Amino acid sequence: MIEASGLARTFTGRHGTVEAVRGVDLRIGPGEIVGFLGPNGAGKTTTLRMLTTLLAPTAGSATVAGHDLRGDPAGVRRRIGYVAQGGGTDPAVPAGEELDLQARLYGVPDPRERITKLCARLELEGMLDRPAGALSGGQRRRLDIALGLVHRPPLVFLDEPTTGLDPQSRGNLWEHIRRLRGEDGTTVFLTTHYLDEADALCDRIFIIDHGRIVAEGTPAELKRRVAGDVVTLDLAGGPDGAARARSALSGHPAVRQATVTGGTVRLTVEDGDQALMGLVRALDAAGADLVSLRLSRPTLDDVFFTVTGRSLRDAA
Ligand SMILES: Nc1ncnc2c1ncn2[C@@H]1O[C@H](COP(=O)(O)OP(=O)(O)OP(=O)(O)O)[C@@H](O)[C@H]1O
Repeated sequence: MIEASGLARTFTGRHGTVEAVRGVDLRIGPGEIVGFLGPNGAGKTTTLRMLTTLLAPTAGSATVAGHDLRGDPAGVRRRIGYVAQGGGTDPAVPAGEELDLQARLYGVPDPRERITKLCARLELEGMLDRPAGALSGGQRRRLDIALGLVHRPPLVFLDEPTTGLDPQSRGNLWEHIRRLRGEDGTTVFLTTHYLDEADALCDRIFIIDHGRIVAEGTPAELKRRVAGDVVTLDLAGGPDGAARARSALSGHPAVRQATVTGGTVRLTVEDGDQALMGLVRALDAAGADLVSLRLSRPTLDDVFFTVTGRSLRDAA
């Protein structure tokens, strides 16, 4: 559904040159929900705008929904839906009118039937007479998505679909996105800087940082392949105690990475369950004063930390 090779975009302005996207390769199959995850300024929106023909790449090539991005941008546009950050609805215009206009713009053959079905699917029945500005945040996002889907595109791009929504509306929107894929087989490409969103919703994730893809896989694969398990140790004696513990453990065969923050050591280890006793013995032998110890399965934040050396929350 998407095949991109070396896609890149450089911006040149008065303040110099910004390499926003530095060569992105993507292969995305039909019916996948794919998340493009990264901190602010990583290049997510720029990639999305290239894939949706809104911005010309400075290098690379791509086929999107069966059409060549550079050779046939109109063909790409007919076959995709695009829901921009914050949407594009006029707050004064009734939701039904927006949908009707969009359907006519795309020459949808059965506009009324299509709109009725979409509204049922996205729980927008009874909202069509209301101006978009009078809808709740969640309803408005669902209207934006309905607008992006009116012409039955097999591929839809959602730019940060849940930014600004409360936790309940976010969860509700995830349900709707899953259902769209389930019922219509729509391929969904979304950007997010929420790790939990990517984890809960996406079949596959690309992590982008400084314009490059730094990791790719299913959430489970990424957590397994990149991060191992996480062991967190709190030590008496503050940073000095933690530094001593780290040097006692850094040569241990199971330890892949060890970082100190204050009096805490964060270890990435292979097979945490198995390694734990050995780690405690090594700490004992070094005379480290252990206060507490936690073993956890990695989160996507741990993955991001492992591949970039910093936390996604700090980076954002
Ligand atoms: N039109 C532009 N002119 C100059 N620089 C730009 C332009 N658009 C984006 N950039 C720069 O390119 C980089 C990538 O921006 P982009 O908007 O793609 O990031 P992002 O990952 O979508 O971030 P966010 O999560 O904040 O939306 C940033 O450094 C940004 O400042």
